[in-house]
Amino acid sequence: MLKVNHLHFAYTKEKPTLQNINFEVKKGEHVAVIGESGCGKSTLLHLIFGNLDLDEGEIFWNEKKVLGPAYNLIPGLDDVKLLTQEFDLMPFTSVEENLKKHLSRMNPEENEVISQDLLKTVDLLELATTKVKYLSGGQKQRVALAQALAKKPNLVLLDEPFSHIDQYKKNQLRRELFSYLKKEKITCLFATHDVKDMLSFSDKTLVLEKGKMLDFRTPEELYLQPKSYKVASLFEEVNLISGEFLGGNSAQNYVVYPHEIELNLSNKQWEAEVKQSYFMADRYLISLQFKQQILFAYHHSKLARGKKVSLHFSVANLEDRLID
Ligand SMILES: Nc1ncnc2c1ncn2[C@@H]1O[C@H](COP(=O)(O)OP(=O)(O)OP(=O)(O)O)[C@@H](O)[C@H]1O
Repeated sequence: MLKVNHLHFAYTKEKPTLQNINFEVKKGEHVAVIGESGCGKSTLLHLIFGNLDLDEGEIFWNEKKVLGPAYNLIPGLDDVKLLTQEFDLMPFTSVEENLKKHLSRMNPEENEVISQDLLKTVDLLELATTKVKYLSGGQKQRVALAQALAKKPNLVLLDEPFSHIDQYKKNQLRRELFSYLKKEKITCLFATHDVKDMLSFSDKTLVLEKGKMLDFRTPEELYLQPKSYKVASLFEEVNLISGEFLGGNSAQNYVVYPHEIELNLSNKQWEAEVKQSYFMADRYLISLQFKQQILFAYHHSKLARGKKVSLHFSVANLEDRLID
């Protein structure tokens, strides 16, 4: 189990980088760390690895206290691997050799099995004998991912592991990688900007904002019962609507997702005016002027700018969407 207790850290005295971070991750769980650029995701992973010294608080990995460079000459724990955004690869040797460098020399037959399994996971079997210098950025990132897993760590810390990987490859790679980690019961924390990484592949998600913890729950809980507008807006364009229009408390505001606003072209209960239609492949995202605010709703077809529509709000559990 990973335990992070009351963690505080600052690079400079003027500005705290991370403040009062508390969370626990059980063996084999996958946790996404999400938040805007500069919110402290990479710093948190480096602190957990032991690359930096905490100002306050403690980190425990399986009851062992993680010590920073002030107390530990060689940072890092034996069974923990950190994959940073810079890949440490040998350009003049092959993909396979880069990987085998990280495996023990004692057991060549077992190494062969592990190496093939990992190359399959990151879809590099075809490039196994290619020198790394001939690979694209995304291919190099996949070699680095395989390397990080070579020694079967118990905890992997992945800093934006798909940042160089194109959308086509990313979907398959995510499925393969996270199912490999589950199969091997490897605990994983991964920093990401991409909500799709967190939706389907995290057991829990840690949301950071300007170095503070906004939330730490399952993606379903974050989506269905968001505690703040900020957390709800991680997922998509979201609306904050007064209870006056929803049958709720008129002094309160509620989160309403675009698919929960039906556009009716005849009934005129809550009238709004179409501002713009955005093509979204299987539907259109429609921006609307409603009273003094802009709302977002989905519709199956494009609507002309200036068209008057009426809104029907259909939120299943309004109380779950109440925002303080
Ligand atoms: N070595 C450093 N010295 C001083 N400040 C730093 C250092 N590294 C990062 N910072 C600052 O700390 C804050 C957090 O940076 P960090 O890289 O952890 O954020 P992040 O959420 O990972 O960002 P990104 O998503 O862009 O990678 C930022 O304001 C950054 O400028």
